[in-house]
Amino acid sequence: MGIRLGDNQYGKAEVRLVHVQRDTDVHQIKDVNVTSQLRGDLEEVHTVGDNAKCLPTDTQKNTVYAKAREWGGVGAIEDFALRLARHFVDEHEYVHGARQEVQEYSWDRIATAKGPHDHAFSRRGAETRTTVVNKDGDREWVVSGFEGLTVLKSTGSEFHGYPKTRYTTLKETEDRILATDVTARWRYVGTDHDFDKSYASVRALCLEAFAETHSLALQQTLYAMGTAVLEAHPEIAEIRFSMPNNHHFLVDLSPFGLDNPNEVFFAADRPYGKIEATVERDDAPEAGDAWKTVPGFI
Ligand SMILES: O=c1[nH]c(=O)c2[nH]c(=O)[nH]c2[nH]1
Repeated sequence: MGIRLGDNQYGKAEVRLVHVQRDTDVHQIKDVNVTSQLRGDLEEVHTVGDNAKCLPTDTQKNTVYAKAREWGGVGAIEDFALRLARHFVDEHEYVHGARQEVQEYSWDRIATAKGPHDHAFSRRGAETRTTVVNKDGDREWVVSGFEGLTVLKSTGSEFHGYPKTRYTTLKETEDRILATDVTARWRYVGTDHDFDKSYASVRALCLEAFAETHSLALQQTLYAMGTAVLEAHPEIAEIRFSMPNNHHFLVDLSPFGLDNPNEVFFAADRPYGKIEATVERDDAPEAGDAWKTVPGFI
């Protein structure tokens, strides 16, 4: 019985790349997910483990990041995919074919009172508005909120001054990407409100505070968002947030002879920081059963 290798391809899946174009104060961001796969002289790597014609998947990943820098950005994802495919096939004689899949996540500039923000963005898509109403006898509570409001600042965020232990490796930074998916839930005082109006305003205030706060910690940004909401909304007693710190790591391009002036980032999906807090009025009426059964964070 003869056995042979059939069709095959290999590469690095889901290379998460965020490119920040920052040649002016008005930044442009491009957020993509690249899956690179190659075909070629791959008989021996499968049959005898000879890697002489196996361009490592790690190299394919590095190429994606390096090319984003060398080419001054990503551009149209079709052009990026075509250029990557041509690079892999044209520059390596043992690579005969390439499949480059690119998904792009779309971001809008956050609208502030002063107009579209220079470097703060919100992601189009997956947000949901929520409410949990509890009634016990005559008492009623309304807790409303939203989930999945994904926002990103390409500058205006620092993190330093934290304690260092022998396990600390994190570098202090005065310019990093700050990105999170905001889950917020707020407790209304009473039940007779224009809920649509409150929701729209709370959402806008959270976006504005995220954009306008020069952040020294995500915790500070969270608190600024809550403060803005409580100052403008006497009908809200407290607001609770759960916000992941969606880390974006600067890619070290120096092995390829390239600098990286805060332009090319690896967007990690896990682990992530998880920042949670309640911002409340000190004279708020007691919560009673408002939070009972509300799926939970602090
Ligand atoms: O805004 C931040 N808050 C933290 O508590 C923290 N911890 C960390 O490693 N990075 C950050 N960033």
